[in-house]
Amino acid sequence: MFEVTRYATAAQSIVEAGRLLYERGWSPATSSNYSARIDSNHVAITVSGRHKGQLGAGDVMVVDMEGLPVQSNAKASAETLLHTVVYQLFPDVGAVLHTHSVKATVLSRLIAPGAALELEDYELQKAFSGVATHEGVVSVPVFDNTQDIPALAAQSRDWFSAHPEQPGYLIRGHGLYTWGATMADCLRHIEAFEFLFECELETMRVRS
Ligand SMILES: CSC[C@@H](O)[C@@H](O)C(=O)COP(=O)(O)O
Ligand SMILES: [Zn+2]
Repeated sequence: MFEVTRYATAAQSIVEAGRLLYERGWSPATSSNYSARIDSNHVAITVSGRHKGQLGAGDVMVVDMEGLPVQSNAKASAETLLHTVVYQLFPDVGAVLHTHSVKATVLSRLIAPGAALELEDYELQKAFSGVATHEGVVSVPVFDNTQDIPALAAQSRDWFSAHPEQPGYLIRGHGLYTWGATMADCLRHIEAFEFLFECELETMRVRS
């Protein structure tokens, strides 16, 4: 079983993240889901369908690493498996955030099928944990959207097993997934991605 105080801390970090991400316009209309690790077997995650700008403690529940509810009759996020795959792959990850910003959604539709978004020569790449210079490439795969979440979870597991250093992915016409050692790291990653997505879109606009 999990420690209640650890659950409360994780749930509070999710509630606060929701307020921030909704205010920035990155989690509109009940979209998005957020999670935080409690321990090696348990994750706190948003209940499905809740308004992410108005989360309270009752809107966060516990699942195990298979995505199954623990001590709850609520329905966990429809995309729970996309979170648990990340925690299973990376024991150091403490938080996973999924958002639905306009820029992530539009940019994901402009990347050719099968291609990844390659972010390079941006100083802000250093906002990603483990990146020390603008001189590398941050590769963001764009997976096709699907309602088959187990299939998407398997696809993300395969890609990130081969590319463990990359910080997130896009789902076409849908949104962004990213993670970090702490909720603060994860929020910084969302903010960095949003800045970089805007740069990419603006570059395309100026060039067209
Ligand atoms: C409001 S449509 C968005 C959903 O289909 C889904 O993509 C999403 O992000 C939220 O699903 P949820 O089940 O609330 O975690
Ligand atoms: Zn979504």
